[in-house]
Amino acid sequence: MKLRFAPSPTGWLHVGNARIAIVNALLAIQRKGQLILRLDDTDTERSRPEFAQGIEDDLRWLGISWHSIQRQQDRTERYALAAEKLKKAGLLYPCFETEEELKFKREQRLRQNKPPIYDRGSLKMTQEQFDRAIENGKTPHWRFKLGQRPRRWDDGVLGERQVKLTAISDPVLVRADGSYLYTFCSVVDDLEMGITHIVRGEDHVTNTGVQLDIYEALGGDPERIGFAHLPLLTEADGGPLSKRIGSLSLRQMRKDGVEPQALVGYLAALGTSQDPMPGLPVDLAKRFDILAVSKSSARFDARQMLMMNKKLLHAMSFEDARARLPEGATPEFWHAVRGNLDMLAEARLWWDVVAGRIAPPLLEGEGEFLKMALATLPAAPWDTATWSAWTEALRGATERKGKALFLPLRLALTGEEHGPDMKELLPLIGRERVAERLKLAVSA
Ligand SMILES: Nc1ncnc2c1ncn2[C@@H]1O[C@H](COP(=O)(O)OP(=O)(O)OP(=O)(O)O)[C@@H](O)[C@H]1O
Repeated sequence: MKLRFAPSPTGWLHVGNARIAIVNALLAIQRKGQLILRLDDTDTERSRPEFAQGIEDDLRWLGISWHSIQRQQDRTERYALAAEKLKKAGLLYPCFETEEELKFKREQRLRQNKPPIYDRGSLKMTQEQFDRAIENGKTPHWRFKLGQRPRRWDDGVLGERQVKLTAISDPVLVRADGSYLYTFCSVVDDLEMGITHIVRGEDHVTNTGVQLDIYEALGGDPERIGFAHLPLLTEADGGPLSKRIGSLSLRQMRKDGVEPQALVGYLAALGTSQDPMPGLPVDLAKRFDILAVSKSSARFDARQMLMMNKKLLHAMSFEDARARLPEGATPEFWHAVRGNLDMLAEARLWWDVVAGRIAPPLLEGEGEFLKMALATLPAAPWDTATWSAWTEALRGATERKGKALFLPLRLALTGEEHGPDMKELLPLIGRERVAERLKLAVSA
């Protein structure tokens, strides 16, 4: 099995692209196949080297590796040879219509209640007319002559599919400036690279019909290539995702501190009835089943993904977290805070609570209570039993209980209403800091 993931380096990868990359990677691992990373960078105006680098970095972050990397810009000679082959077979024909002429023709056909597809006017040109156009300084663009038969395939996700080629304009494969269009390069690459399975988004279904025709014209056997088109992923509100407008980018998630295992686990299970399980592709390949992926479109629910992230952090060992924790963080600190984190980066806030500064809260009317708290503060050394000993003593002295007893203390000591268990935090903050914060709260 030989697969490819073929993004255009025109922006930062988003979660929709990631789903496709992950499914390709899962299949490659599962079937001991090869995955090729192919940068579809024929759009020279929009493609940028930093986006190409970003794609590699994001994929690595997701735990995806590839057998080789290819860039379409390096392969123009191959496309030129393939175009010659099609010209010789009479399947790639020159056209001279300008944009305005084509627009006019489309409008005319619409007025006549005909589908607004290209009328193959140029196909009727004689050699003499062609020579004259060239003499007059015109440069042709080249269209592929689509066949009459509908193209059918058994899609790995969508089931039986067909594209009626007679309802589509003959596609331009070579522009007047000699550059090649993505549709064409894609087929030449798939054929020459021996791709056996194409797994991509549903936005390519019509392309598939056209590409199968070109594939065959170039000598490929359409029976030897399989397709699976996954429904497009949308934003939570159903809005479309696009690299060009920077939607839900992996880069941002990486910066925000999302764990790749949470994102991969969430995307690998999306649209299936399986319970998501966190992990990288190599961990999840065994349980993945492409036939279980639903045909209906799926929404990216950040809350569900974050729930996975949270679960993952709660179970993460200190050793695994260590490199990304603030300098000086100890296993006791990690065990105290990990259950309260949505993202690992938030550990920094709790590190400030135990080892740095907090913004002192205003605790109106709590002066007397906090003075008493200071007076009953147990002597060092402190451990996880200190909190209950202290609050027991305070309860006796003030007759407060429940929230009235605990909340002012939590606020004065952490600056937050909620957070990790105080019994764990207290010894980490330490007697000196606790006393200092209580004094500050009393005088505020
Ligand atoms: N919303 C989406 N959901 C699932 N797959 C998608 C989505 N958008 C793109 N893909 C797939 O991602 C792969 C890479 O495609 P491509 O680089 O063209 O992405 P794109 O987001 O459509 O880019 P652009 O916004 O630059 O057109 C293709 O297989 C494509 O089908």
